[in-house]
Amino acid sequence: MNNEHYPSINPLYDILLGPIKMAVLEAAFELKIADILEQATELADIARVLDLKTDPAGLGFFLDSMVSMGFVEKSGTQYKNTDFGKHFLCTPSPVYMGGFVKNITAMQYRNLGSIAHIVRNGPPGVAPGQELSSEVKWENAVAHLAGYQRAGAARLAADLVESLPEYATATRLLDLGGGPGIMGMEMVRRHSGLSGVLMDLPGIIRLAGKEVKKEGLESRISFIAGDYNEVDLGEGYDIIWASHNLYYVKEPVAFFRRVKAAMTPSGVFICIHEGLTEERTQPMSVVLPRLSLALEGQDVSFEKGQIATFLGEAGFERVETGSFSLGMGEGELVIARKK
Ligand SMILES: C[S@@+](CC[C@H](N)C(=O)[O-])C[C@H]1O[C@@H](n2cnc3c(N)ncnc32)[C@H](O)[C@@H]1O
Repeated sequence: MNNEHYPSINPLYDILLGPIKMAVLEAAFELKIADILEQATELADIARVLDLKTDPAGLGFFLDSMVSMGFVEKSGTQYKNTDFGKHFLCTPSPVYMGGFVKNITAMQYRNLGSIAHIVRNGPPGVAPGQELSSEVKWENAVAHLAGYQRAGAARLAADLVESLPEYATATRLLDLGGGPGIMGMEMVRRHSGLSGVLMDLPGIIRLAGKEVKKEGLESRISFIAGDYNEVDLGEGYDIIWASHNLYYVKEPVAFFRRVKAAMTPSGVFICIHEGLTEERTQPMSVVLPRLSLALEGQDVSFEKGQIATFLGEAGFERVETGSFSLGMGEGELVIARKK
């Protein structure tokens, strides 16, 4: 053995774990294991519900893997859902994540088997309806986005907005490009004097109406349907919220001038996007999930400071930035005031 000191091999072990975790999660969704564990907890009974064609040895190994990932608890031959499993893996749960994971993986994994080929030969092209700017793409994602927002992002977003000094006296809020609108609705629900406007593409607004009904907030939420590059954004907003959605703005400075004009003089614009650093190589939690899209020519990520610069150029006098995550990768928080 030579005396060379090598760097730690630990990153390799982490990398090797990724696909195994994903395969266990996908099998859990496919077998609806969490649903079964709500009716049966003994290994033999779980095997019976699954109508296995073999002995339950493989089922045991699989359940043990779910235990190792924190989805299931084990005691002897008994298995039961953890809190995580019960909420996110059971199909009747309002925050069931099966559809969301499928939707996200379809986007984030689709070119991973052909990275070398794409690097050599160029982008493969984007299938119709898969363009990030397409209405159909977002229509298909609304239900899954609702799950993601309900599962925690809406609470985090509302906590943040609630901490603004303007919140207590605000009467009108715009959830700009809000998708199903659960975030804006949570902000409105917490403040009896606040009414909300949900703005998004027409197809998304059609579907979001159902979410507003589900939340029982029809009387306090109104809608603007259209492309934010063209549609009248309305006026008199004390708070405008925008998260992970300003990628399709065509002329940013002109757009933020329109946003500014839609606000009251003491209004506040607050947004969260990724904010890449170090020559677009960090944070890894943003760069890697977006690789597949970037390889097919859909590299839409903002760099840190980019949105703040546009806001300054659009005439916002006070622009502050910080870090904030809504749960899916690190984010840059930007808060802009007219004066
Ligand atoms: C990634 S989702 C973000 C939704 C929500 N703000 C969130 O953080 O969960 C992007 C949203 O931007 C909307 N969007 C895309 N292009 C748009 C446009 N030109 N005008 C208005 N909304 C648009 C999509 O319909 C979708 O709801």
